[in-house]
Amino acid sequence: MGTIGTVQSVGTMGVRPRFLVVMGVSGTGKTTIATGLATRLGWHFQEGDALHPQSNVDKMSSGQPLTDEDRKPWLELCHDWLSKEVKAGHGAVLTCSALKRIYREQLRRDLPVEFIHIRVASGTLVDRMTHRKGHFMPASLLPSQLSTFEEPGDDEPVIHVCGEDHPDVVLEKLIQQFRDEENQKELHAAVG
Ligand SMILES: Nc1ncnc2c1ncn2[C@@H]1O[C@H](COP(=O)(O)OP(=O)(O)O)[C@@H](O)[C@H]1O
Ligand SMILES: O=C(O)[C@H](O)[C@@H](O)[C@H](O)[C@H](O)COP(=O)(O)O
Repeated sequence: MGTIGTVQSVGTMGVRPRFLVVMGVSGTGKTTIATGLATRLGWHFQEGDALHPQSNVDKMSSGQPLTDEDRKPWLELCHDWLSKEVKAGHGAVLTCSALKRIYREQLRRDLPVEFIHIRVASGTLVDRMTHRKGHFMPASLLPSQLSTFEEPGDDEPVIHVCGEDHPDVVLEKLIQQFRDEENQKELHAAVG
């Protein structure tokens, strides 16, 4: 499991270590899916919200959206965490809204990072954010989250999942996809 020298061995549940950012606007289920993946695969987990400077948390708590400038140092801390995990060679999962392409470019700069994008209808998001307890993010910021969001392009390393499904279903599908990719790679290697 993990790394043997610089060679990455097949790890927990037949899945090689990957370095994932679970992304999407507030309320899509990033924390739910990322913790589920980290638990099932034995990978490291970091909650991106915990890396925000207090000034960002205060701003969002008071109902004001963040600007590019506000997000820059936060994204750099997220990148630092990913960089450390890539060096360690252990599978790792970070939650981060990663709303714009430039943010995603900053996150994966020089790193083999992939994104898991959770898609959820806006009506569901309102419901989830209104009912979620003990979180600083107000539902009133949802419109700005949705208008800031840039859908990842086909040229970005992204897997889209349906966040309307039960989390167990999303996790099963993702882990199966990872396994299928491993099998495909092994088949190609065997065929030459
Ligand atoms: N697939 C899902 N189906 C139903 N409820 C969900 C699902 N994923 C998350 N939730 C619920 O929605 C709320 C937001 O989820 P959370 O994981 O905190 O999202 P995010 O980290 O993207 O803000 C939480 O109350 C969570 O329990
Ligand atoms: O870039 C941003 O505007 C924030 O990161 C935002 O997208 C994020 O959603 C909040 O930090 C709330 O946290 P949750 O996404 O966990 O609700």
